[in-house]
Amino acid sequence: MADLRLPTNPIVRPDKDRFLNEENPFEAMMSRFDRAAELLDLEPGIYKVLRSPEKEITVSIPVLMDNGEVEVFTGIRVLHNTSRGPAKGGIRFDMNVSLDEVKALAAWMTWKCAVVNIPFGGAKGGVICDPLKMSVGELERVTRRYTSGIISTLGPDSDVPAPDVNTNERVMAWLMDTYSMHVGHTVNAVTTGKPVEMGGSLGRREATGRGVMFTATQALEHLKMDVKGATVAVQGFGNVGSIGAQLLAEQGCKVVAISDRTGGWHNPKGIDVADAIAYVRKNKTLDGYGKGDVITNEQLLELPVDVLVPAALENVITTKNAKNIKAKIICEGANGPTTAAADTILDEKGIFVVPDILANAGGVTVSYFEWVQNRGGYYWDEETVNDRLRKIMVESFASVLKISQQHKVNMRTAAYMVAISRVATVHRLRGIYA
Ligand SMILES: NC(=O)C1=CN([C@@H]2O[C@H](COP(=O)(O)OP(=O)(O)OC[C@H]3O[C@@H](n4cnc5c(N)ncnc54)[C@H](O)[C@@H]3O)[C@@H](O)[C@H]2O)C=CC1
Ligand SMILES: O=C(O)CCC(=O)C(=O)O
Repeated sequence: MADLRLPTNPIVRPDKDRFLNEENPFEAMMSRFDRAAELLDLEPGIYKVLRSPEKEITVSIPVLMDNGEVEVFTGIRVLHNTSRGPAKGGIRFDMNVSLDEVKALAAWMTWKCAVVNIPFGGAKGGVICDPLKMSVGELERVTRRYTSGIISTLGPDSDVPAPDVNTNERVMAWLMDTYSMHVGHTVNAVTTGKPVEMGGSLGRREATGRGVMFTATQALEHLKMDVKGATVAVQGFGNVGSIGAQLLAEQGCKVVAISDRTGGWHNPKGIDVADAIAYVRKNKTLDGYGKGDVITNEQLLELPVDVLVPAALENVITTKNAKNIKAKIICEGANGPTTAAADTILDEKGIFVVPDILANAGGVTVSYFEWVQNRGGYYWDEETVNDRLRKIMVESFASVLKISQQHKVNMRTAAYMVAISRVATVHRLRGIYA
């Protein structure tokens, strides 16, 4: 393929600088974008447009805490690209939230929505806070004030949030209520991942884990490995990790290790995932679970398993540990669990990676179904949701695999190529680049 025509006034840093900060998620996203853009011979104009987020909002969130003192939190919302439709992407509450992280996560949403070909652009939001140390009342006040702070971007036609790390259906209900109060009437399509009672879709809670299950089983079948009895290790036991583990176990896989922020458990005979979920429901974390040997999160990543599912946070597979990874397949439930520099090491080891923008796209796909149901005012049964999700995930896996084989690139580069070419096509058609 021809070389990328570099922009005359490049924002891009040359490749030699690319990994100066391996753990900067925005750089990780950009280096994958650059590689795919080069292979696609992307025009300089569109290349420049797609490198820059459309909008970055930072707000101060003053909140009266239960102890009578005022705390001021920082909230961020970034819209990366809206050429294909309203911006879509979750909101996380976490102490590690930063502008660079949210920018990367927003761009990943653009690519993710394009990989599964749903009519959304990409966004992400976050509030720098520790929700585990906050009361329900404090969380509600943070959510409502954050929503008010970013109200100008929100709307069913402009920017539609969803849950992410440490946020859930209840947070989405507060967000939807705050937005509705601002506009003077109920607008349930302003967010997805809501409680089912107020317009949430059946199957949304399970959708990301279900997508992980579909793509992991597609990968096993592609590599001619048996799904039944395939060994699985899952890092992160929240929405994505616990449900992904449960659904893989239901397919006959043997989940041999699980973990959360408190550490992990390893049992070569297999972990009863439903039992572990019940334990976490009661005790909040896996701390003290006890059914297996204690392992660290780092040890879990290096277990000799068929499928490794990182489903917690970014940057857990890096140049420091990639050479020790023994899994045959990595199915990325989390966003950005592998650094860009580690990709090369995994490739050299012949590990088949189902990249985040494909593997965890089940969540946003059912968010799209939820938005469609809210706007149509007609609700689908769970079987319909799950069937439509399966069709999209299986077809998306196949189209990424096809590009990977045609261009002799790994699945991650192929997924970026599929996504970038879809977004670029819309830019060309709309004439933004003209
Ligand atoms: N919830 C969703 O629908 C989607 C989530 N994702 C991504 O999946 C990942 C997990 O998200 P959720 O399951 O929604 O979050 P969650 O808040 O429900 O669960 C996060 C889990 O990760 C664990 N964790 C936190 N820090 C950890 C650490 N340092 N080491 C090991 N485990 C740690 C927590 O204890 C918890 O078990 C994130 O990267 C998120 O962006 C991606 C697509 C959709
Ligand atoms: O469901 C959504 O709209 C987005 C979920 C999300 O934040 C993600 O896929 O990373």
